[in-house]
Amino acid sequence: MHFIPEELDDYVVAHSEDEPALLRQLSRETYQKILQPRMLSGHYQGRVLSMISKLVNPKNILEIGTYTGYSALCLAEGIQKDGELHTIDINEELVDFQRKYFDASGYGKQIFQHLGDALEIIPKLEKTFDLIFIDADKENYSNYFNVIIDKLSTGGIILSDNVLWSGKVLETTFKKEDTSTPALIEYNALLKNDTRVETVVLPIRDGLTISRKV
Ligand SMILES: C[S@@+](CC[C@H](N)C(=O)[O-])C[C@H]1O[C@@H](n2cnc3c(N)ncnc32)[C@H](O)[C@@H]1O
Repeated sequence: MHFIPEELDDYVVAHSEDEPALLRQLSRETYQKILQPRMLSGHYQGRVLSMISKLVNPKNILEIGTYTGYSALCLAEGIQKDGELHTIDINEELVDFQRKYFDASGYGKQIFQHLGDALEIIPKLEKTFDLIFIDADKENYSNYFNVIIDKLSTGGIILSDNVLWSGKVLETTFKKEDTSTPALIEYNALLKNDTRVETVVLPIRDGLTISRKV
């Protein structure tokens, strides 16, 4: 879904940073070989993630939902030299694909892959994070917030993807099988009302929220 006219959207992309060659290759291989390639962050959102990470200059980064590793590599661009990026995904078929690109990127030694359910893995990570990207199953966004908030440093940032869900967050009735839309509506309200964070929703791609821990 385009939140601004497609022509203007193209202009925005054309006047933003180019996509690095390795990420272009990763994206191409994802579209050729992996199911649901539209899940990948992509050129423009990737440059936004990279820019935010460079502004934050985090020591430790946590990502929930690695997929093929595109957003992890964008976030890694801002990490401190001795920092670590921990990224979690439940799909074991993606692990080798991710590692190939992590190692090719120069950030390989700083990136730690975790395989399994994020809600089980996060409590075992004994770290404080300065930047957290939530981009996994929408039904658990509120649960992810509740398990990560005490692991986020003061002044640290949570980025949450797909918070506008193609505009469906405006709906008031849902199909029985649609569990994502009500979960995202609940999550957006949680971020707005929780006094531990200040939050701004950006209408980028499918909606990207920035929340800063006060
Ligand atoms: C939208 S994709 C992530 C895209 C990636 N962040 C990017 O921008 O390239 C969501 C990922 O979350 C993973 N996922 C879904 N449920 C999960 C869970 N409970 N724990 C960990 N990962 C999960 C899926 O396997 C999928 O790879």
